[in-house]
Amino acid sequence: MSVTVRVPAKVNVQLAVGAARPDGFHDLANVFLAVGLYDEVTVTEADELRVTCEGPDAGQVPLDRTNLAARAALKLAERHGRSPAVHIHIAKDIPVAGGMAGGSADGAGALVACDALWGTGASREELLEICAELGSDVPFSLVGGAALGTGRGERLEPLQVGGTFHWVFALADGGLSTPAVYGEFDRLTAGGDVPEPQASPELLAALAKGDVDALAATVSNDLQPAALSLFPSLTDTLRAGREAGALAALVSGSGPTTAFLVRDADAADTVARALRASGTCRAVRTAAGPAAGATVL
Ligand SMILES: C[C@](O)(CO)[C@H](O)COP(=O)(O)OP(=O)(O)OC[C@H]1O[C@@H](n2ccc(N)nc2=O)[C@H](O)[C@@H]1O
Ligand SMILES: Nc1ncnc2c1ncn2[C@@H]1O[C@H](COP(=O)(O)OP(=O)(O)OP(=O)(O)O)[C@@H](O)[C@H]1O
Repeated sequence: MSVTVRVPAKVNVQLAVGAARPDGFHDLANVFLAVGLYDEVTVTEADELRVTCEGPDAGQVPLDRTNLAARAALKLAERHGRSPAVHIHIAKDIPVAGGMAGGSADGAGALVACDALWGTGASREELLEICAELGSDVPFSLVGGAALGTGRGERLEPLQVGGTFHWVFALADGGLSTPAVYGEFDRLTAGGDVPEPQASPELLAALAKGDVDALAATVSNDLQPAALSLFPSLTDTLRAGREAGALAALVSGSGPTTAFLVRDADAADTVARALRASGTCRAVRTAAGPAAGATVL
């Protein structure tokens, strides 16, 4: 028997970052939007725990027990006193190390899939608790839609979204390490006053109304200066997207994927074509959000 779970990527429409905490993490006001780019995680009974992966970025995905999907299976098995012997196959479409929570998606997907395969019957609360242990972005991969993440991003409050938002994503050549980008944020803000992170009321209203112009005027990412400092050529990609007519252009999460908010699906095609022609990125994808969270197929 097998179970397959589909899990979306995310874009951060607002990422407000506070000062580093004593534990090294940063308090956030993290407005997540799930978008329709998906990984599919399939789990099948097996003699031992193993992970395989297919897709254009598969070569960059660890297949040992450091894989977030394997860690999810191990945590669930341990809590329920059972063997973690399962074959986890990841069909990966979310860019790796791109700031779109691809590894987090696989962690949430494997958790939901193993819960279904093993008949564990874990409550939503327990699944969310395991997700938070796996990583700050993992709970959101489970719930999808749109949500405000506080704490280190793991405490979620669902948000209403009054329409569909269309996006273009430009994938960069190479990745950025999330800890390195937060470290660069610390370096760039050292000695200054880092305010408490707050969600923007105007941005939340724009999401609730489905107002793309208002959302474009309010999107923000406090990690963007750090990502650009470590990956300066992203400035050229952002400029190419803006010149092609994107309503807003920003680094997605910790980068180096860049995200472009556009008016509709036709505009997405136009901006995607211009970005491909610009020679400033490795590949270009379009997707709309909000998208559903981890879903058993
Ligand atoms: C950049 C974002 O993707 C925005 O959604 C997230 O904040 C990162 O979430 P993630 O990849 O799930 O991160 P985690 O696996 O929890 O943490 C990886 C590393 O990122 C840094 N980190 C992460 C989250 C946070 N609120 N503050 C941090 O400083 C820490 O150095 C941590 O060791
Ligand atoms: N299932 C997985 N898929 C991809 N990477 C994984 C996975 N499990 C662990 N990793 C490791 O995590 C690193 C970050 O990959 P990931 O694709 O999650 O980055 P990201 O999308 O930038 O994350 P985030 O947006 O949550 O900060 C990879 O370089 C890889 O070593």
